Amino acid sequence: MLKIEHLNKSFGGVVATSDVSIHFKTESLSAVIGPNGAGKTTFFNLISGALRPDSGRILLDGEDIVGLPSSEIVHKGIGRAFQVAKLFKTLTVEESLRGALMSPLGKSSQMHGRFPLAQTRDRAYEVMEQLGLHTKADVISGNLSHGDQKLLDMALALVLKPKVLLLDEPVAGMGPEEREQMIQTVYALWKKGGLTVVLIEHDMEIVFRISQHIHVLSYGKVLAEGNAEQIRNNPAVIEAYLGKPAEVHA
Ligand SMILES: Nc1ncnc2c1ncn2[C@@H]1O[C@H](COP(=O)(O)OP(=O)(O)OP(=O)(O)O)[C@@H](O)[C@H]1O
Repeated sequence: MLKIEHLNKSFGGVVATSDVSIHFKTESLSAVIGPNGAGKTTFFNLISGALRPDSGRILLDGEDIVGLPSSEIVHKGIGRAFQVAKLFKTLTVEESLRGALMSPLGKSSQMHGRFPLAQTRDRAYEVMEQLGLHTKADVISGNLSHGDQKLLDMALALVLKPKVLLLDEPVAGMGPEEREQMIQTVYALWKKGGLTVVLIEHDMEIVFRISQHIHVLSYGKVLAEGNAEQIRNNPAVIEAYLGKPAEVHA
């Protein structure tokens, strides 16, 4: 499905991604973890086409997507939600979603009103219902709570029916209740099938609870890979990131 091969990216003298090879299997739920500055966000920027790698391949269903503009990568089926939600703050939730649908569909020539196509409305409502945003369809995005803004950011990626969903710190800045709700939402989305989910997350309780596969980055390299049990007990990961076992559960 999504196969990363020998990916490299440097910023001047800073090596942010160093020979990273990771295979995300179809319909898997994986986490990418690691200390601050380990290269996690750069990794997502490379996959989504926001940055171009210095070398390496990014294969989506066998096709190398390196060098494609990010809009085309979205078309190919890679959706992304951001650490800080990127929203059209003056549009309502429904308008935002229909706007996102209009641009890749290239239907602007058929526009009579703002977002007139019935199909965009149906799809927008489908996703709003999936994420529990349907009661807020008419709320201006900038007025949503922090948690709902993060949900809308995810909805903007989902509305285009991606094959792969990249989530950069989905619970960042949330209180305990919002966090739990978000994680249940992500898990339910994935459980429904049809979606390969990759998340960057610092909250280890969440990572260990929901991820099938965990990839640990450190100084731009893959330090370790495995399931929760393997990662929790990996001496190199404990040393570089988790701290002593007792601290993991603190
Ligand atoms: N556009 C850029 N220009 C220069 N250096 C950059 C750029 N983006 C990232 N870096 C550097 O690359 C390294 C990896 O950064 P990155 O943001 O990918 O790490 P991260 O694991 O996502 O960190 P965090 O957990 O703090 O979000 C860091 O040393 C960072 O300073």
